[in-house]
Amino acid sequence: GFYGQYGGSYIPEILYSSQQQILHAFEEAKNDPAFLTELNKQWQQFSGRPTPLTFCENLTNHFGGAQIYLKREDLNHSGAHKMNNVIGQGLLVKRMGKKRVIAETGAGQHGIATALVAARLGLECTIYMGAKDIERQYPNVFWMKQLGATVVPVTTGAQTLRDALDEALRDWSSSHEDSHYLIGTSCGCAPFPEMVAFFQSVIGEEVREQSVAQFGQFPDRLYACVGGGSNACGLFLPFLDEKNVEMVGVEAGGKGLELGEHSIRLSHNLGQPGIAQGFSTMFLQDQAGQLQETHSIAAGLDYVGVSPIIAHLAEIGRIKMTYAMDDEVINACTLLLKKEGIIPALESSHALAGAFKDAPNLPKESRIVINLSGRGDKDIFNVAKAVQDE
Ligand SMILES: Cc1ncc(COP(=O)(O)O)c(/C=N/[C@H](C(=O)O)[C@@H](O)C(C)C)c1O
Repeated sequence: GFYGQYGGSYIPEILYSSQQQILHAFEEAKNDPAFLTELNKQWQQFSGRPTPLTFCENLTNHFGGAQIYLKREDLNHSGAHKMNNVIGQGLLVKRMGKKRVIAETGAGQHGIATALVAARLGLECTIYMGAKDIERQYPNVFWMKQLGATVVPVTTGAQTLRDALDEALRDWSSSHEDSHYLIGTSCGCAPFPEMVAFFQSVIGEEVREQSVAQFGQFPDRLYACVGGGSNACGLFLPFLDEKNVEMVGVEAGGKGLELGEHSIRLSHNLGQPGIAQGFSTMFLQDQAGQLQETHSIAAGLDYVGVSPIIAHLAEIGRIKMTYAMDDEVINACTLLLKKEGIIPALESSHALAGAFKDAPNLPKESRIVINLSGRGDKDIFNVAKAVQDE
């Protein structure tokens, strides 16, 4: 489970047997036609796949450059790409005969997706969420509780995603016999990064077919925001061998480049290699190697680590990493609203901001696909505050 120097399994001895169980269950399932049939059936009938590839004519004319397409992961059930991974891992939990799932969440999208699937599959569900995130993403929290999930507020540290992830891991250490830790992004010890990327890859597989069907060839460039890295893995990995398809990952530039003001792990050499939370990757850390606080207007990007798969692909230059500042994100969000009648999540608005910077300078005959990882309903209060502040 290594991607260049990143990845691996740095976990306490007590979790080793559960990790091996997941590893073997995943290896068997991904080669079992019956599992894949059930997975595709749930993706279609429960989540509503395939999601559309939407051409944005007004935005294309507005920028006067590349033709702009959106991959509509906002149209999944629960309103984000998180559902792709949760359905996959949920079916794996049934296959392993476990009865309970644990999850961490920041933006609440992974949390609500987990609660929805737990209800549908008859699994007990505990969600760990930073108290600060519970406040700023309360719409999702309300439904998690209505769905029967136990939402545990995390009040340690900065009370955001990293602290929730630590608490979820603590729970799993003592409940791993009957509980599965349903991680929400392509981070953590092996096989989580590969497994989450595998389930999310349905995004890029669909774009391969849709781009040829809609404009006769693969896109010239792909954009995705990068929090933990799962929606980026999902869009990018099916195109990895297509050398003419460029890939741009957009991180959260927050309020500025001082430590604590942003969540930029890979651009600008702001992150350093480190080992934490079960894996090795690029983390934001101080000189002593302590993990640092992060900031983003988008809770889903407010995370100190990043997928080892993305860290490796960025290091070898296959993915170009950039970042978008909070104010650029709000502008991109409101431009999509006004020009195309689509409400993007603040996380996805980072990918929009990154693409909108490039679009005017790209040839008119080029085509870009932006991963619209989620819808903006959860962000009502944050957007309202931001536009008032302008
Ligand atoms: C709509 C939306 N878009 C992008 C992301 C970033 O997660 P990745 O795709 O794994 O980089 C997120 C991340 N959301 C997670 C959550 O809902 O809990 C996040 O906070 C953590 C699981 C990392 C998201 O909700």
